Amino acid sequence: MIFKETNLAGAFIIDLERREDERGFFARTFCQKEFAAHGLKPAIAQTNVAFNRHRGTLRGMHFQYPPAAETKLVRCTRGAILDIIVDLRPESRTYLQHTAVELTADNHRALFVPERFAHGYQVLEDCTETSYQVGEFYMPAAEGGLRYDDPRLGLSWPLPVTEMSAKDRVWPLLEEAEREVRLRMQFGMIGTVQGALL
Ligand SMILES: Cc1cn([C@H]2C[C@H](O)[C@@H](COP(=O)(O)OP(=O)(O)O[C@H]3O[C@@H](C)C(=O)[C@@H](O)[C@H]3O)O2)c(=O)[nH]c1=O
Repeated sequence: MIFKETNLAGAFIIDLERREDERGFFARTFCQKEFAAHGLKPAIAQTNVAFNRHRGTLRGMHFQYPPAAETKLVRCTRGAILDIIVDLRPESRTYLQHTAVELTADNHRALFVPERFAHGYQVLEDCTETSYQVGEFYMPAAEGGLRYDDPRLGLSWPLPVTEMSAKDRVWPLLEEAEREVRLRMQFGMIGTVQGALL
C-alpha cells in the first residue's frame, strides 16, 4: 500500500500497490503491521457497506464522540464519491479544516479517517456502493453530526443534493453545537476501548 498523509495530521490517502499479471492485478487493502508502522490504529470492529441509488445522494457529516470515537477506512467499490472529512480535534492546529478526496471503483483509493473527525460523502454516479472498516462499534448514544452545508465548515459539494436522510437534514450548525463538540472531543480524558464505555 502507498500511504500519503493529507493536510490533516493522521488522515491518509491509501493507494494500492498493484502486482499486475495477465489476469489483472493483486493488491493488499489492509495490513495491521503496515497501518501500525504509519502510526494508524489498525483496529476493525465492524465493516459496513452502503448502497446509493442516485447520483447526488449525500450522507454526513457524522462522528461518534469519545470513548466511542471511530477510525474509518473508506473506499468506493462501485461508482464514485467525493468524500470529505473535517478535523474536530480541539487541540489540533487544523481544527475545523477539511480535506476532500475522490474515491472511485476505478481508482481503488481509500481514505483513512482518524478518530474525532466528521465524515461525509456525496455520490457522483447512480448505483454507487461504499465499503468501510470502522475501528469502534456502532453506538447510537455516542453519535453526533454537523450539517453538510454549515457555513462555518465551508464544504463544497460538486452536485445538487438529491437524497439525504431526515437525520442529516437537522444536525445542528456549529454555531449552536461547538461548545458541546469541543468539550466532548477533548483528547486524553477518556481512552477508547472497543465496546466498553469507560
Ligand atoms: C452507521 C450504522 C447504522 N446502523 C443503522 C441505523 C439506521 O437504522 C440505518 C442507517 O443508518 P444511518 O442513516 O446512520 O446510515 P449512514 O447515513 O450511511 O451513516 C454512515 O454515514 C457515513 C457518512 C459514515 O461516516 C458512517 O460512519 C455512518 O455514520 O442503519 C447500524 O445498524 N449500524 C451502523 O454502524
